[in-house]
Amino acid sequence: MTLNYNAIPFEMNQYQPYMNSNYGYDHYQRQSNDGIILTTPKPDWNQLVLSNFEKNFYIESPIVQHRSMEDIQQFLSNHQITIDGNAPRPVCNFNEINFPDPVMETIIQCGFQKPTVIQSCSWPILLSGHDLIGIASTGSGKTLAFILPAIIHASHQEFVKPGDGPIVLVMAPTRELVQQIYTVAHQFGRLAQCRTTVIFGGAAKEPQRNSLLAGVEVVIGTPGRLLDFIEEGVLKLDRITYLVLDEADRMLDMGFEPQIRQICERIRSDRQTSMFSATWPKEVRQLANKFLSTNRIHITIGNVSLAANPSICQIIEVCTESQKENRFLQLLREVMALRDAKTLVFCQTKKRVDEIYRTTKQLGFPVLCIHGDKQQSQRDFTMGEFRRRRKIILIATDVAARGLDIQDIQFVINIDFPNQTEDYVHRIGRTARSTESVGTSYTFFTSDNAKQAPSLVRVLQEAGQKVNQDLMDIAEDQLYTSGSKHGSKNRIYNNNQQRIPLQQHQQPQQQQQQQQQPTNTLQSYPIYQPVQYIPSFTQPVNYIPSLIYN
Ligand SMILES: Nc1ncnc2c1ncn2[C@@H]1O[C@H](COP(=O)(O)OP(=O)(O)OP(=O)(O)O)[C@@H](O)[C@H]1O
Repeated sequence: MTLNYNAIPFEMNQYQPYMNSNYGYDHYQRQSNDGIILTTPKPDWNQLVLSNFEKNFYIESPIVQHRSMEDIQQFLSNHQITIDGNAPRPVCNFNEINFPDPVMETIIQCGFQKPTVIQSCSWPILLSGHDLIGIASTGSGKTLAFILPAIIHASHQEFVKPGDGPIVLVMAPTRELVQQIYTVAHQFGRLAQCRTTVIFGGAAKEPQRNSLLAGVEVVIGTPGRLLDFIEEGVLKLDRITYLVLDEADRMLDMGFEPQIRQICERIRSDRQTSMFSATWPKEVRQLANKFLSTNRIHITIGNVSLAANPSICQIIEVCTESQKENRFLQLLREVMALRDAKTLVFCQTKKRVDEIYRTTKQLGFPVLCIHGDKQQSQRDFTMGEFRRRRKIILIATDVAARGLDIQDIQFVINIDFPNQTEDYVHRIGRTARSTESVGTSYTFFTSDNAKQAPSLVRVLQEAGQKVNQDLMDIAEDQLYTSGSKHGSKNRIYNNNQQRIPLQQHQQPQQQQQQQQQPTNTLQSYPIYQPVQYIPSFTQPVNYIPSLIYN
């Protein structure tokens, strides 16, 4: 294939709103080449004769073919699956998808019993070559949802020779996340003769460059470093036919859209593209139009609006800024004394992370900290220490909010509420990672966060959590105020023009669920008495031990 490139100037300015997004003063590893404009020209696709490639490998199993429509409808409704587009039927078991033996063997080794819901729906869609947007809650197995079809896709293409570009490209927002995706891709790909490499900033370029030059089928990377290698001519995009944007909304909101756009423009347009996330804010929905084909399929598992993993007990404490530190330290003592539980603590700024780290360290807590100013080697070391439980408290900015899969995090504490409720959903999603596990999140909420109160209340309600009255009051005030300022569209009124409290908007089923649940407010807790309660933690309980609610 000969590429005839025509340069088209890239306009940065129209993307400024995303560059200025308010993501917590720690824009992850915003790379030095932030805003780089590739000199490698964009191909003129009309002038190119592209080689054919195969993207439909799906043969529907007879079991799936013979499944009744009633059963399928039941499956969709049981799991609150919304499918927009003409999708093949979901699969319910691994034997219905016909993965190659090495992949199946690895699945068995992992001890997985059946596909998660997002996997059930995504695999037939991706294996039959469709573009896909997959939205499912944190910890729902989205990585394997796109990686296994990626491996199948790559292994059906012509072998990658030294100097060739890869067949699969996965982009994700953080260095830690790409390393994690790489581990999964490598684990499943290596037995299927599918070579994988990971490309991210902050690490030495040479080994990454060498791995690209040697030829690999699958590349996983952060947009900035990928762009560097494209500019150097080391990463060639002409063979890429399977593209994944993981945590796509975050990448776009972090200001990576220019980088993603430049990369996407240089990949053949008949490629297969998918985007995955647990959240899909409306600000970025339209941007999907740029990257995916018009006949893409869109799947949402769970509520179509912002939805948290329902296996997490979410506790919100409304307090003042000055109360936070003491309340946090008290809480940390309780958590540590009770269960020696692995705990992830989020702060909004790097400075705050450093302060909280110093304080907690001085007090003798087993703490680590991570944020975007730390050297990558330090960040990797910290994550390793935390994963291996050398120290069980990690204080972090949002650098640790997305995608990280650490099985035994039991608690997430938000000292500061994030600027966007989507981030809250991702942060708390670091707990309750596997199908059967549960977790608890504690969040301090101040009047400065009032804007987020209505969306937070909805997240709590949709996850079947009871909302404490202080938060509800702030949310109602907020809706009332924004309604007065911006016309009536945000107001919640009944037919007689009386304000309706937020909770009356719930579905009856949710209201019923919530009546059975106690109020989630730390302020309503009894004085903590660890000795008396220790035995109850060994009991399998729903969410967190009932003592907390007594
Ligand atoms: N079919 C399965 N059965 C049981 N566990 C699974 C299955 N598939 C994946 N898992 C496990 O579930 C955990 C969460 O998966 P993963 O990290 O892909 O979640 P995610 O949906 O990407 O979450 P996030 O939105 O937070 O990134 C992982 O530890 C993974 O090994």
